[in-house]
Amino acid sequence: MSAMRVDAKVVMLGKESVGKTSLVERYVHHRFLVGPYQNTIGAAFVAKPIQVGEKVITLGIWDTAGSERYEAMSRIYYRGARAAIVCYGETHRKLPKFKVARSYCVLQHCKIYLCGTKNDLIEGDRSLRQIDYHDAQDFAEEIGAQHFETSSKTGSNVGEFHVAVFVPAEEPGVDLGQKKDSYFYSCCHNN
Ligand SMILES: Nc1nc2c(ncn2[C@@H]2O[C@H](COP(=O)(O)OP(=O)(O)OP(=O)(O)O)[C@@H](O)[C@H]2O)c(=O)[nH]1
Repeated sequence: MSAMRVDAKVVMLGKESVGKTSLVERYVHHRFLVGPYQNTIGAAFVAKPIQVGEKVITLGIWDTAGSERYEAMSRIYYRGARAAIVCYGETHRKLPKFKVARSYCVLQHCKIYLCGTKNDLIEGDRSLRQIDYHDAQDFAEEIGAQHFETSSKTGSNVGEFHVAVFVPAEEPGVDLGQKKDSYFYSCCHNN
């Protein structure tokens, strides 16, 4: 069996139950799974082939476990990543630790994205918001990250199938779709 070629590695990071697996499910399978929460053990990998112009490009997404007991392992998964998506729950208490997020940032060729999750809960009841948008925005600027607020339940800001494309720098002029403000779109682009 030949090994799968991955053109760009993306790694999902963040504390347990902030919604990393749900984001991947939404992005890759266009669904939101309901049912009891099951924590990721170690890490899960999913490949997503995407059409870019005439080419098919494969994104390799590593969904790492948020539990602190797996922290040492997670470092293995983000090595060589092109984009690190650091997630925090908008209804949870804490932003990711600066020190940890910053260490992702300095990885060679690795862009960092700060991704707020579960935005639908706040849309339903604003009092549930625990992380102020502007605080998160300031934090993102501090660590040199782009910031998005998303909902895997509604799909808001996650990026739909046709817009989540990866375009290498040497391939300008490819149709980038219409919605450029979603974070999966953004993290897979060079500009
Ligand atoms: N309402 C709502 N609930 C969400 C959303 N995303 C995730 N959840 C819920 O939050 C819980 C945790 O989601 P996961 O995606 O498993 O979280 P995780 O970050 O992968 O967790 P670990 O595997 O422990 O690292 C689950 O019960 C999800 O259904 C969202 O966008 N909206």
